[in-house]
Amino acid sequence: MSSILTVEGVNKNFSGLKALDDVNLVVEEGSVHAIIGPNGAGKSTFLNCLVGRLVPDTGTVLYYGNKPEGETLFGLPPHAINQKGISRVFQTPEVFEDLTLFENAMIPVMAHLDGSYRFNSWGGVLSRGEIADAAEHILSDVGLLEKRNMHSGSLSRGDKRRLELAMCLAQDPKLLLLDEPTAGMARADTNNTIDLLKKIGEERKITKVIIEHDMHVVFSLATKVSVLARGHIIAEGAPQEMKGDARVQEAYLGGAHL
Ligand SMILES: Nc1ncnc2c1ncn2[C@@H]1O[C@H](COP(=O)(O)OP(=O)(O)OP(=O)(O)O)[C@@H](O)[C@H]1O
Repeated sequence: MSSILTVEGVNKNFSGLKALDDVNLVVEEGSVHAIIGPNGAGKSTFLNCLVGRLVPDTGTVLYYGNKPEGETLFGLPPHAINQKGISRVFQTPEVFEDLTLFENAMIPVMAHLDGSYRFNSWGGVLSRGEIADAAEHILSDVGLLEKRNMHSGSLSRGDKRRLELAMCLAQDPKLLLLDEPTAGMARADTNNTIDLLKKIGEERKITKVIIEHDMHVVFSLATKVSVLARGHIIAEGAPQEMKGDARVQEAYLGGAHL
């Protein structure tokens, strides 16, 4: 398998605190790569470095989604990274609460047409009808079509996350970064989200990086697991290997069994 993302020697300090300490990671194309670790391990800092929200002190990230020789992501603003085919689903869903689900879904469809987030890009490759069809299609994919005319502010947290996922999928990403996709969900919603992510994985070839605390989600979805502790990757491998790894149990749960 080839790499879609190669991270080398990434460091990030906050006033002397080493949030990321020489992080090296290879994300293989087509994989579901989980990054786990205890609170404060540096998972969000790492994700923020990948999407341009934070600038690392040192290190490189090469993205191979568009060019066989790879291209660096560091120094690019978040929207430029997004336009390269990298989408992120946030821990707290980021949707336009005053707009309907349908309007929310149309925004990324239009943005995908001309690479911008302007509302007035009707004159792109698709007609208005085709944009509406694409928005409905993506809502249907995540099981939200029936709620298309509701305001997204009135949705449950689980449905907001589905909507945000739909908005990411509408951009046809090559790499999807999921920041705790089931945080705060009841078990039934968590299982629905697992099923949805599996379904999406079967239908579309999207590489996924998942940051997740819930081991049920990790072991249901991941093909590879990297364990971050105190800003450093301390172990990585297949989920079953990581489950029994003493270093992981010690770092992640203070010795408890995963
Ligand atoms: N903007 C910041 N300024 C100062 N310190 C920060 C900042 N962001 C994160 N940190 C610190 O960096 C370390 C790593 O934090 P980070 O949020 O990346 O961990 P995490 O693994 O995502 O934790 P959690 O699982 O609790 O979300 C922590 O000690 C945190 O307090």
